[in-house]
Amino acid sequence: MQNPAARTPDVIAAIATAPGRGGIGVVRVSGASLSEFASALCGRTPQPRRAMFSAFRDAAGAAIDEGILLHFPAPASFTGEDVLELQGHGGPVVMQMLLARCLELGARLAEPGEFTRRAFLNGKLDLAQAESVADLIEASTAAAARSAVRSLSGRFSEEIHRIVDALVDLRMLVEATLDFPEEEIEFLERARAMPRLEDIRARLESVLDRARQGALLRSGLNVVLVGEPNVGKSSLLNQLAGEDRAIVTDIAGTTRDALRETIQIEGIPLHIIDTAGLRETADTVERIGIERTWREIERADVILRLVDASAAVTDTTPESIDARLPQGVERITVVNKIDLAGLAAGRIEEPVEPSGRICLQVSAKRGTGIDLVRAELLRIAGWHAHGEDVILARERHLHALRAALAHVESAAAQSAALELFAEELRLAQESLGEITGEFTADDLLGVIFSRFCIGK
Ligand SMILES: Nc1nc2c(c(=O)[nH]1)N(C=O)[C@@H](CNc1ccc(C(=O)N[C@@H](CCC(=O)O)C(=O)O)cc1)CN2
Ligand SMILES: Nc1nc2c(ncn2[C@@H]2O[C@H](COP(=O)(O)OP(=O)(O)OP(=O)(O)O)[C@@H](O)[C@H]2O)c(=O)[nH]1
Ligand SMILES: [Mg+2]
Repeated sequence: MQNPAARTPDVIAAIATAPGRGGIGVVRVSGASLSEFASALCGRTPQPRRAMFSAFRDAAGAAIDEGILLHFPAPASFTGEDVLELQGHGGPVVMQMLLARCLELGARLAEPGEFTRRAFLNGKLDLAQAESVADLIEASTAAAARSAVRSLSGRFSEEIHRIVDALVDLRMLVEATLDFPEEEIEFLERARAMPRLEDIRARLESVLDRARQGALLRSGLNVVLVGEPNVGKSSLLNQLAGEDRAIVTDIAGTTRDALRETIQIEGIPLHIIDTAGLRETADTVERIGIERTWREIERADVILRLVDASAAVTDTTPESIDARLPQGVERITVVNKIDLAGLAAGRIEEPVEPSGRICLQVSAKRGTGIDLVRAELLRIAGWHAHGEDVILARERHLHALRAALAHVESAAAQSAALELFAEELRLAQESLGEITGEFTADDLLGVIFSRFCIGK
């Protein structure tokens, strides 16, 4: 895919390293021939792809910094264009001065993701790989990072391409058969069209399953701790986090504002949210806290509903809270303070309606039964580790995979009407093409790349 603008690209520049102070900072420049740009900056022309130690000079010839200049002539660069890297000292002021000098030499400030966008438009990366660049930078666990780097190296894209190839083969076969209607059925039977379709379906299903696991790795789950004041929500957060993050006292109404702490279990990020205990109150601050609790509940993937095993009566009757909790959100009842009630840690399936709900008996203070909570969260997450096979998918990829699968399934149901059969195969192929960027609208590209950081 060749963008007309990519043939005579304007020169873009940005600070590529993170804001703040660091040992080294990098300003990256990309565009059409940059040799003159380099000699205006350094007073001499660097050899291609050779580190050159040099002063970086302002218009008057005074040194702004001294550092390493790298020139990657097109097309052998990250973007596929001429690229210059100014590797200087990593202070915010000196980086700004180097960037300003580049703008003075004719570059303009790069938009977020514009380097990677150019790499995509110049065919250096496909869309799934470009997205994995951002996912790698944003990965919040090592497992997510490993998965992103596998996509970056093209593993996900290759798998999609192989399925597309199989679809194309089958389409060619069916379309050839369309010209000989009287032989249709026998022809398809001899070509084993249906088993081949089934093979494609099974492969899509496997990719979708591993992509769902990856989506989990990428964004994690929101787990909200809910209950009356003093039942031990903050104590449980501290146990799960492994450190004293939330204030714990025996005063009901200690937690006022929702507190969010990300932990990981087997590489899955879990955003644990401790909230203000729910009760009727005249205290203005506490009431606002309770409103926030309800807002967090709306965003929950999992609700951990805490109750106090030792409490005979509570300020709010449990029913009034439970009745307001959203249906259709996973919920675990956590019976806390078993040490006071003389109960043992354990996992029980609640006999009461709604049936099958899980009840965990723990002591957040003593740390007993916390492993049960972790195991239950992992079970709810639906995590069945595929290890190296997990695909760090985005919602966009899941959507395309589901669409492709749906088309393949309707093709299977259309085997008597060959034209419809062929059409469904074509639509499946088109859906898969959206993943790698073969069929992607410009406005979607805008959305994808604008979420990158500047300099990427
Ligand atoms: N200094 C520096 N480090 C960096 C980057 C960078 O741009 N600069 N990267 C930026 O994201 C990542 C590495 N990605 C890169 C991808 C391709 C090429 C490149 O020059 N490709 C050429 C030549 C390939 C080759 O020699 O084998 C090409 O594809 O033609 C460079 C960096 C991470 N580290
Ligand atoms: N014996 C015992 N005490 C506990 C247990 N869990 C919490 N507590 C105590 O119960 C009191 C309240 O605990 P918190 O964790 O602050 O309760 P909370 O639900 O966050 O309370 P609010 O923030 O007021 O809504 C503290 O004194 C804790 O030490 C437990 O398992 N056993
Ligand atoms: Mg609390």
